[in-house]
Amino acid sequence: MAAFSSRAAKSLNGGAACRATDRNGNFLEQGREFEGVSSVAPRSVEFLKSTVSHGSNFVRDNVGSIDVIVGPMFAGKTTALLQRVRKEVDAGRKASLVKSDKDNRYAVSAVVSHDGIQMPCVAVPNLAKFRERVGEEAYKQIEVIGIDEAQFFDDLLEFCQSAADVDHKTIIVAGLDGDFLRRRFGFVLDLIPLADSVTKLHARCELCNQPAPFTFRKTVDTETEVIGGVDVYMPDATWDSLRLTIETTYSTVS
Ligand SMILES: Nc1ncnc2c1ncn2[C@@H]1O[C@H](COP(=O)(O)OP(=O)(O)O)[C@@H](O)[C@H]1O
Ligand SMILES: Cc1cn([C@H]2C[C@H](O)[C@@H](COP(=O)(O)O)O2)c(=O)[nH]c1=O
Repeated sequence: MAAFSSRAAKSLNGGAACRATDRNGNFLEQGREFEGVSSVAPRSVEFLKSTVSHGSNFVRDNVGSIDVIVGPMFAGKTTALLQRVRKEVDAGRKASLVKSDKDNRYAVSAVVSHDGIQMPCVAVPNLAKFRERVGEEAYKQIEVIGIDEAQFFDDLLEFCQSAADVDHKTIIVAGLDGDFLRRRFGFVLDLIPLADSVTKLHARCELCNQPAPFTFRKTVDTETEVIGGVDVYMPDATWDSLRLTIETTYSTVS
């Protein structure tokens, strides 16, 4: 069914509700399908023309956005997040960083990459607390919010949706898509249908030097959340080494 997201609709119509049109600009009946690629509505074309190419992203005026950066540990998610936030600040936008207070390996009030690059942040148990902590007035002024360790936030979805769609902020999210058993981790994957862009980064496998999309846990801990760095984890290129660990760890399971 032809449909526009509320954000796209706002961008087309200056905030008013928007209906899809056919190739002649006539409003479509609800439930009528687009016939194919060639039947792109003129107003959709206008919308596409009104977007501004910005690297690999499209940046729209006066609407919020959600960009998601995922990958295993050591893939450069935090580095990419910090670079993106720095770019926004350099462009004159007011930005703020937030991370989960569960992970304070390198610093309590800074987002720090494995290479030591860092920027100050607010560390909170959930994202509602971020808003509370910075205060409503300051929150209103913030245009860009960078979220690190997103897998640890239970209210990730509600916060991002509201901040982007209602408050029109630019949200950049970095987090693990999967845990050490390649299971979905927290609510990061649930953001994908809401996201303007999704980037999966790879680390470098320490065993075979190939691009590594997964994270290998070197200890026998079985709970999902175990805070750690190179002492506990390493990037993993193949499911084979993970399978080996599982067989060793869960050897009681036949
Ligand atoms: N096996 C590895 N593969 C890739 N990068 C690694 C590895 N081990 C350490 N690093 C370092 O980690 C950096 C990425 O750190 P960071 O941005 O904090 O990653 P992430 O947030 O994805 O865990 C790389 O630039 C690299 O210097
Ligand atoms: C795979 C995996 C990771 N964690 C923890 C370990 C670290 O504290 C963070 C990830 O940090 P990074 O910035 O991505 O390097 O998450 C976990 O708790 N459970 C896991 O399965």
